Amino acid sequence: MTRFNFDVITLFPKAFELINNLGVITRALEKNLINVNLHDLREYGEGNYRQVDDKPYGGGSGMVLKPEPIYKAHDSIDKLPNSKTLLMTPQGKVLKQQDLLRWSSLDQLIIICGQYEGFDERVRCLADEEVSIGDYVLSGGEIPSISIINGLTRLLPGTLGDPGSLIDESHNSSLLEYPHYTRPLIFREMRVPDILVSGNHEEIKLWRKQKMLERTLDRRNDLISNDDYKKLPKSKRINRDSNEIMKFRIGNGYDIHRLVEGRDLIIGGVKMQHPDNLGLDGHSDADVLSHSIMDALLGALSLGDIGKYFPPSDQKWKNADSLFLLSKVIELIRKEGWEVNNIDSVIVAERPKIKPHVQLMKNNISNTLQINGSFIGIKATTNEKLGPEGREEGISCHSVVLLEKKE
Ligand SMILES: Nc1ccn([C@@H]2O[C@H](COP(=O)(O)O)[C@@H](O)[C@H]2O)c(=O)n1
Ligand SMILES: C[C@@]1(CO)OP(=O)(O)OP(=O)(O)OC[C@H]1O
Repeated sequence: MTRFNFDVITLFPKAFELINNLGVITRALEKNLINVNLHDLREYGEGNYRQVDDKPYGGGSGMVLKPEPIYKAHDSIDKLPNSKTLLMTPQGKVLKQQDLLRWSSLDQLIIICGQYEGFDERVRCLADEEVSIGDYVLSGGEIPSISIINGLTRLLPGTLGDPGSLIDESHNSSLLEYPHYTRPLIFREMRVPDILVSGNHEEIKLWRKQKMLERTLDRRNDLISNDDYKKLPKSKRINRDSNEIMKFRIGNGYDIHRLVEGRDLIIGGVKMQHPDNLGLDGHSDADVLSHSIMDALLGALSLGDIGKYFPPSDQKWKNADSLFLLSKVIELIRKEGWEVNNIDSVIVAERPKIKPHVQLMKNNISNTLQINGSFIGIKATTNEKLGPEGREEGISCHSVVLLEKKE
C-alpha cells in the first residue's frame, strides 16, 4: 500500500491537531496511507531562547524568520527518493488541482510554513516550489499546508470510499462540477430537474456535461483554456453562452447614398458644400458616416441593422438627424453591457475634400457616443473616378468598431 509522507516544518505544530478530526484524512492516517511528521521550528532555534527570528537588515517593521533554524530542520528530515520541498508563501504560484495530482505520485512532500512577517530570502533556496493558496495573506503557512495535506490525501488510492467521486468533481477537468440533488424530489417548491429522475442515463450524462460547461462559463470562465474551448464541439462554441466568454466583439458597417440636387450634404453631422451643390438623398439626413457606424455597432452584437430600429417606412425618421439616431444606438449597446473600444471609418467620395472637416466630424461623433475623440478614426479616399463614388453618383462609408464587455 502506498505510504505518503508529509514532513511539515512549522512554528505552530498544534495547528495540525485539526487533521486528526478531518474525516478522510483521519482515516488515511489510521490506515497508514499517510504519515504526517511535524517538525517544530522552535526546537531548531538558536541560544537559550531558541530564537527563530530577528530584525530585518535595512530596518522596517516586524521580525523575519532566520535561515539557520529552517535549514537545520530541513537537514534533519530523511529524504525519500521521490521527494519535493514546498515553501508556503503568498508570493508563490497559486495552488491548482493539477499540482495536487502531480505531487500525488511522489513519496514525500516537505512543507515549510512561512510566517506573515516573512522569512530570510535565502530560505527560498530550499524550495522546489513556492506555493500560495490564494491572493490573500494569512498569518502563517499552517492552514495552507493543511489544505495541501487534505487535497492530496484524498487523491491517494485507498483513501476515498468511492474512487468514482474523484472523476467528475470540479477542477479535475477544467470545468466545474454539475449540480447535485438528493431526496426529497420537491423541497420548498424547488423541484429536482425532471431529467435526473427520468432513468435515461445517456440523457443524464449529456445534461451533466452541459451543466458543467454552463456553470464554468457563468462562474469561472477563466478556467476554460483556449485549448479546452477549441476541444468543444463547434455547436457548443456558437451558442449564446459561449459568447459570454468573449470580452471583445468586432462590427463592420457600410452605407452608400446617392448624390442629388436639392439635398444637403451632411457627413458626420457636418454640413458641407459640394462643388456642384449636390447633397445626399435618403429618408433621413443620409449621413453615411453615422449610418455605417451604427450598423457596425449593431452588427458587433448581432442586433440587426439601422433599418430594424428606424424603418424608412416610418415618417418619424423623415429627415432625421443621424447623430440623434446614433445616440439611440449607443444607448442600446450600453444597455447590453458593452462599451466602445474604438472606431475606424473611411469615407469614399470623389469630392468635396473631406479632410478639412474631419476634426469637426470627430467632435460630433465623440460627443454623441461620449467617448474620447482619440478612439475615433475618420479617413477619406477618392475612388480614383471608378465606380459609383468615382462617377460622383454617390458617397459611401465603411466603418469597423471594437466593443469591449463592461465588467
Ligand atoms: N473626398 C476626399 C477624398 C480624399 N481626401 C484626402 O485626399 C487624400 C488622397 O485621396 P486618394 O483617394 O487619392 O487616396 C486622402 O488620403 C484624404 O486625406 C479627402 O480629404 N476627401
Ligand atoms: C436611416 C434610415 C432612417 O429611416 O433611412 P435612410 O436615411 O434612407 O438611410 P439608410 O442608410 O438607407 O438606412 C435606413 C434607415 O434606417
